[in-house]
Amino acid sequence: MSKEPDRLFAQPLPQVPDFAFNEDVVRVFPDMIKRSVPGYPTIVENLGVLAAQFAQPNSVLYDLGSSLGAVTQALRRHVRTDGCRVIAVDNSAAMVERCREYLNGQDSMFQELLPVEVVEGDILALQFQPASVVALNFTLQFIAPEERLALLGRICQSLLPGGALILSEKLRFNDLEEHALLTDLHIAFKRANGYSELEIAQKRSAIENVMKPDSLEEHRERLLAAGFSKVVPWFQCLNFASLIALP
Ligand SMILES: C[S@@+](CC[C@H](N)C(=O)[O-])C[C@H]1O[C@@H](n2cnc3c(N)ncnc32)[C@H](O)[C@@H]1O
Ligand SMILES: O=C(O)C(=O)C[C@]1(C(=O)O)C=C[C@@H](O)C=C1
Repeated sequence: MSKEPDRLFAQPLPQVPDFAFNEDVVRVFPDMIKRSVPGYPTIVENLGVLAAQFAQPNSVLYDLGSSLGAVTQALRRHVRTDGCRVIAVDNSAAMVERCREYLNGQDSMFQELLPVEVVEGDILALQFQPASVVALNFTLQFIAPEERLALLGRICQSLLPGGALILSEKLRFNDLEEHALLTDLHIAFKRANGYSELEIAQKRSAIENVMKPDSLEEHRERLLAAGFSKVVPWFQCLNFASLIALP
């Protein structure tokens, strides 16, 4: 994995462009996401532990919006169920290329790993195969809000009995005081991880048009409307959370 530090927003930019998962972001992504998302390493590792409980023999495990494959690698560390394979999907060519390099490196060292197919494509256009685990780890927030319900409906339809969707997202809060407090604490988290006020402000304007977080209540209602029978939050750190949704 690249160890390059994230300094993408360290210098004043005349105009801050909309955030995109391009080559520049790919180079610093492991550092960026760890220093920006409270609880990210815990979520990723335990996503593997949870997935091992839901994985069904001879089924597909999806990593949707896989970026550099952190979730895929956690699935490989924890899932031991016979005949499972991972399909990792991302629509950023730069992410997919680097993800394939990392995974090919692993494949050449370890023979017992779950097979992985990395697909460059739009998850909104995916024909889902019967799956036991679907991970959307900080991906749904980048999908246009009007597309989210239909996508979750297709995921629910594809899930096998005993399977699960694991959905991690940044949250917004309907209570304005709660929203302001957790936003301030998230900024303090970024500051403590070495980001300057300028970096924090420029990153915020870069993501505000492309990343639209929902509240926990909106997630729960939409998941139920999409056909899921049960929604169980299993992790929250500040304004970032992860949920299990059962078909
Ligand atoms: C915040 S990153 C996900 C992080 C990753 N899951 C992890 O845990 O390290 C969001 C990813 O979703 C991808 N993405 C956004 N919209 C997508 C779409 N419609 N289809 C496929 N991938 C998409 C982006 O290219 C990006 O790599
Ligand atoms: O909320 C923020 O400030 C973030 O930087 C969040 C977030 C995310 O949740 O995906 C946004 C973009 C980067 O991929 C890493 C982190």
